[in-house]
Amino acid sequence: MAPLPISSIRVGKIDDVQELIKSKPNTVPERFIREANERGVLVSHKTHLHHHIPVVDLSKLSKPHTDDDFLFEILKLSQACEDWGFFQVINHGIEVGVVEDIEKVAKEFFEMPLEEKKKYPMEPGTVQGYGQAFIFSEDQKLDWCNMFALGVHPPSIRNPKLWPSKPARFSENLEGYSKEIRKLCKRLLKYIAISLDLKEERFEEMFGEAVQAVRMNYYPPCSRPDLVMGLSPHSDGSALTVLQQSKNSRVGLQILKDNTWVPVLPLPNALVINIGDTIEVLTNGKYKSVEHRAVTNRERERLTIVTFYAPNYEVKIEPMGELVDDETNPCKYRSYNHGDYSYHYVSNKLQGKKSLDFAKILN
Ligand SMILES: COC(=O)C(/C=C/C1=C(C)CCCC1(C)C)=C/O[C@H]1C=C(C)C(=O)O1
Ligand SMILES: O=C(O)CCC(=O)C(=O)O
Ligand SMILES: [Fe+2]
Repeated sequence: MAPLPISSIRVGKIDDVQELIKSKPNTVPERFIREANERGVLVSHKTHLHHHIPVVDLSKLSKPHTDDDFLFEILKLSQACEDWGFFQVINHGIEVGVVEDIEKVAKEFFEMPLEEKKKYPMEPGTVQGYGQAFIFSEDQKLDWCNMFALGVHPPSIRNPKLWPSKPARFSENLEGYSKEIRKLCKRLLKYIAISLDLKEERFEEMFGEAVQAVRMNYYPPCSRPDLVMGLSPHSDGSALTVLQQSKNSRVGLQILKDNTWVPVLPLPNALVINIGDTIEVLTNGKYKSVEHRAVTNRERERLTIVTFYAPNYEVKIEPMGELVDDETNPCKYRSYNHGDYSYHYVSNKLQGKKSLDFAKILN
């Protein structure tokens, strides 16, 4: 993935939201205030009791493939992928300590003084480091969020200068966490392949040395959550995304289902998984990436740790032959190189599912 020509990008002044609320807790600067039709209201999950994203129990998927529990859970997984594009996994086997340790250092990172965090700046037009990503002009609205993002794997996508020396155990904890999340993604891709009647190793064989990146999103409380957006609506460009919501987190993530923003209720010890654009293309639209956004609240900060898992940049992406039928299910996406899609994705602002127009065959 070639770097963007950053010198020509003018982003104007980007206020750091944590600093803003320290100095003026009741003020929301104009650049954060959304047009009326773009505002994110906090919908109580109580009004959505009938409408929760599915929960998949991974301990059932460890059973023999002939076991009823296994077959039932695979069916649940395939329905989750087809109808929702989002699900939570429980009993995923990642030790609580690993999850707690990454949360601890992420929290400590965001709590450091701004001068310390500024040692790892996200330069305009780039997606790694501390700051706000996907800002390309001076008049673009800003999200009520501070981000810290790092490429993790393969080593060639890392920028070692952006890996912080403080908090002391940051890098160690991130390495440990990323190894576990990588194993989880490989496992999930196997189950997803099975759910599609494909050979278990189909995705992994195709992906090569998969790309893995992490983004930590910190949403401070906001005095007017009704006017701002925590994170703009988007779909993820990855194959799979794994999202960890901090302990005791309020609802903040919302997904667009049947034209309604549905909140994702944080479950203890669960991880939220979503289908990214790449799986949508590979499955010829059977499993779709789903638009989602984050909203803020007045009382409490929210921290999420998000892993993007995707094929190697060299890999050619196109709908898999097994899922295309010229007569009944014609090919809906063109072929392209994943590196080119990554470049396209990171050079445009987050705007719903617009990024995928890159691949769609328009009739
Ligand atoms: C909202 O999405 C992202 O922030 C994002 C960025 C990922 C990346 C990094 C933080 C550093 C290394 C490069 C990479 C683009 C992977 C989403 O990642 C998705 C988007 C694409 C495309 C992808 O492969 O993962
Ligand atoms: O923080 C959240 O709830 C959503 C994060 C997200 O969608 C992302 O980082 O891509
Ligand atoms: Fe996302």
